[in-house]
Amino acid sequence: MRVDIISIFPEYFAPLDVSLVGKARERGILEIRLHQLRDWTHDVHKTVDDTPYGGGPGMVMKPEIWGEAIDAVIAQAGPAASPRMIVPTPSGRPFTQETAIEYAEEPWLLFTPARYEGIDSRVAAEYGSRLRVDEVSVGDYVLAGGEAAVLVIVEAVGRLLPGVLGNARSVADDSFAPGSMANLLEGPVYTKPPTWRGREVPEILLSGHHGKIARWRRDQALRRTLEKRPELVARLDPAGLDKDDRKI
Ligand SMILES: COc1cc(COC(=O)c2cn[nH]c2)cc(-c2cccnc2)c1
Repeated sequence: MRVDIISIFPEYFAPLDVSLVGKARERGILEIRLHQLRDWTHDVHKTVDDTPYGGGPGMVMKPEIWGEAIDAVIAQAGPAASPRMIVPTPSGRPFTQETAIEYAEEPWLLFTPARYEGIDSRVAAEYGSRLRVDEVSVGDYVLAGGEAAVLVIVEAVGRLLPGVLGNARSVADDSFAPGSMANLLEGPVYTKPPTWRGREVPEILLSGHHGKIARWRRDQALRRTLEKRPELVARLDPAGLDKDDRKI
């Protein structure tokens, strides 16, 4: 997978050199190219923003700069003809595990994180006619820029790429992966020592009864989901079947 990120703060993406994503890059599973948006400005101050038409607070990012930057990146087309363009924004559709799975299938992603009050809306319109342009939200709050959202999305997608997670960990076990634990929150997890500061590990987990352990884990996941995210339980199929129609 190829990932291009255009930003006025490319240094924000240093964390993508470490851990899982960093190793995936070293192994050639993921290729990430960073671009400084200001490289496409033509004034001495390298201006990327201006006051909003219609008045109002803050500044808006200028369309010309983004247009030249995106054109330049798209022109570097490799095996994939064109990228899927992703714009993190509070007004986007929610980014979920389903979105991450969808993006993990893409050969080329182009991220355009905005600063200020956002990017002139003509940019999404201009590229929406040529590329798939997704405006996605990573949460119902306002960030100072989309860079942190890009880090979240790249990590959520990167860990799904084949070969990134070790064999010990399959994404099929994820909270939100399709299957019997689909749409449930993670239950409690434990490891050695069996007693820590007088606190024991639930006996069932030491029993070796895998069927009982699986039922206990699902019960704990249901309890935690009911307590913290009841709306997710409402989405479970009342017939008790998960979405692949396998008996839970
Ligand atoms: C592209 O337009 C943007 C992008 C961002 C940065 O992304 C997020 O905040 C975000 C992404 N998922 N969840 C939050 C911020 C604004 C913005 C809006 C109003 C006032 N101030 C800033 C507009």
